[in-house]
Amino acid sequence: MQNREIPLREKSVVFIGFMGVGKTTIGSLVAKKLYRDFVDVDVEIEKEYGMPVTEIFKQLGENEFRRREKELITKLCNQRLNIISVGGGAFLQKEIREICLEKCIVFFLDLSWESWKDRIDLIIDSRPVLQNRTIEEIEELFYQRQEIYALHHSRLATDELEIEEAAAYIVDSIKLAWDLYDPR
Ligand SMILES: Nc1ncnc2c1ncn2[C@@H]1O[C@H](COP(=O)(O)OP(=O)(O)O)[C@@H](O)[C@H]1O
Ligand SMILES: O=C(O)C1=C[C@@H](OP(=O)(O)O)[C@@H](O)[C@H](O)C1
Ligand SMILES: [Mg+2]
Repeated sequence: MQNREIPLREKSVVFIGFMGVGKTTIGSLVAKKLYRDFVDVDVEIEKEYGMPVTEIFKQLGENEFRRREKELITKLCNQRLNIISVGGGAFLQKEIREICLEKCIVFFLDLSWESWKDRIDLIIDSRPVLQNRTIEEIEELFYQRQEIYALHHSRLATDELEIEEAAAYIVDSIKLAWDLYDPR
């Protein structure tokens, strides 16, 4: 039977983690450093519908967003060489978790709740899931979600890291994995 497994060096890299941890920012920098295409799933969905995620949630509903998110991630995971940032809720869907873990290198960006709280003003207006929730409710969601992010191949604690430092660390770690497990 033909071996259909994607060679490690060609696998796409997927960034996961809670809203605001830096998946989009750090992911796009990693893509630049590796000379690969960067795909942010939220941005793709926004382009398709011609409106921001907050409006998609309002006008079409979260279910429609989740349906399209799953379709798009499935398509991207079946390609090679992409650097992909998925939304923080994507891993709630079992099919998405499974295909990402099977076909890609999944990187969890791990920020503590203490550090996350300092970033809330930067993201609150553009994240519909955070709106109309108290800080206690957001904290509960943050910890609930950590369970699903525990499914990953590699993790980086980013509390003490600038964006550039985090991206450099991830690139080094990916290159090390290539050399160790897929030597040329
Ligand atoms: N390591 C970091 N240090 C400081 N600020 C960061 C860091 N990573 C991301 N940010 C900032 O946090 C905000 C959310 O980042 P973003 O990449 O949109 O997160 P996500 O895609 O995970 O929701 C942005 O304003 C970004 O500049
Ligand atoms: O966690 C979530 O449920 C969501 C996270 C967002 O992406 P970021 O994680 O990039 O903020 C975006 O997909 C949407 O607002 C829903
Ligand atoms: Mg993002």
